[in-house]
Order: sequence, then C-alpha cells, then structure tokens
Amino acid sequence: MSDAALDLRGISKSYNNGLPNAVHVLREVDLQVAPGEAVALVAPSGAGKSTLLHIAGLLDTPDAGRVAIGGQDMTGQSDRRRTAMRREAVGFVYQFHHLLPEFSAEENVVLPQLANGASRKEADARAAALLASVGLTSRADHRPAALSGGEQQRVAFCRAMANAPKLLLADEPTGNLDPETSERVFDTLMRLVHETGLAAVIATHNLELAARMDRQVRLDQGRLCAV
Ligand SMILES: Nc1ncnc2c1ncn2[C@@H]1O[C@H](COP(=O)(O)OP(=O)(O)OP(=O)(O)O)[C@@H](O)[C@H]1O
Repeated sequence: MSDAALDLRGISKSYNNGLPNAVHVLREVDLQVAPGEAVALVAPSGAGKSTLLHIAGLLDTPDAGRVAIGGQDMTGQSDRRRTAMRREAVGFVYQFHHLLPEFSAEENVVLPQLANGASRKEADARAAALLASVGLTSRADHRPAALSGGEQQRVAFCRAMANAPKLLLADEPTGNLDPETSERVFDTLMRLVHETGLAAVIATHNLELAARMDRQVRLDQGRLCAV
C-alpha cells in the first residue's frame, strides 16, 4: 500500500438489520489522501458519509477492503494497535461533538494531550493556542453546557487537533456555525492542512466550502466518484 496519509482500497459495508434485503452503504470504495491535502466528501443525508469516516478512523471495520494510515495497513490488526494508531495519528470531529461535560473547554483540549504523554505545561500552551486560533480565548474556562452549539463545535475541532494528528476526519465541522465563524474555522483548518501537512477528509453539505478544498468526492449509491 502507498505512503498516503489515508489509503482506502475496495471498502464495502452493508447492514442487513435482520431483514432479507441488505443496505449496501459502501461498495468497493477507493480513496487516497496525501499529506497536506484536504478532500471534501459530499453526499446526501444517509448516503454513508459517517460510515466511511468511521471506517477510515478505525472506529468501525469494513466487510471487505483494506485501510492504511500513514502507510501502515491496519486491516486485521488488534484492537490495541488500532486504538494506539487512532490516538496518535487521527483527529475526529464528530457531528455531535461529545465533549466531556464536567470539564472546561480548555480541559477538553488538554486531556487528550496528557493521555498521549504531553506535560501539563505543553498541553496548556497548545490548548490555549488552538482555542485562540478559533476565537475562543474568552470561553476557555466555560464548561460545554455554558457554550453555544457553534462554540462547542469549535472546541471539538481544537480537541481533534490537540495531539497534532496526521489525519483529520470531520463530519460537518462547520454545520452549526454562522457564516463568519464558519469561515474562521475553515481558514484555520486549511492553514493547518497546507502549512503542517495535515491530511483531511471533511464531510460537508456546504458546497461552497467543498469547492474551496483541494478535491471533492461524492458518494452515490455506495460508490465514491470524483466531482
Ligand atoms: N449501525 C447501523 N445499523 C444499521 N444500519 C445503519 C447503521 N449505521 C448506519 N446505517 C444505515 O446506513 C446508511 C448510511 O448511514 P450514515 O450514517 O453513514 O449516513 P450519512 O451519510 O452520514 O448521513 P447523515 O448525513 O444524515 O449523517 C443509512 O441508511 C443508515 O440508516
């Protein structure tokens, strides 16, 4: 397999839900993403974007096909190795951000770094810089419940970037944001992609933002095609 940041080959996934007719969500999907490349994943609701992102981020396994991250084939690897790879190399921004409710915005960005071996000082400095980059310095001490949906979304983005992942997978990362804030998060993201060699796959319904990424792919009837 290649040295692509993400290399998906022949990925298929279906759900049968105990019914005779299985739903073929993904059919032989191939996708390679290079370091420093942002790929927009566009598709209607229910087309399989989350399923594809979960498989790419090692949160789910395909029925067939291979997944490699940073040139390492993760197919058939133990849960321990998959978890270690996910923690070291992959950042995830979920559609529903899953922040830890009992911790502040800043702590939500600090904790994954401590879990990954950073010192408290390094983790605090990186969290402060990330929160500043998305305009949240004044909200750093707030718990998620005291933040708006869009602010929570931005904290989730900072948390995904906390351990400087090689691969960022994002499910509608600007979905809850007003146009100006969406622009700011998008600019931060593209700067990280082009300046640090981050590879990103970003599922979005926003066709205008999709058109500004390096490449667009579309899921249609389970097949992935270039736009
Ligand atoms: N665990 C599951 N069991 C059964 N069916 C599932 C499961 N997860 C997803 N599906 C089905 O697979 C299809 C794709 O779901 P998925 O969540 O990947 O779509 P999506 O493109 O991310 O949608 P949205 O944009 O609405 O979030 C849907 O028809 C969904 O009902």
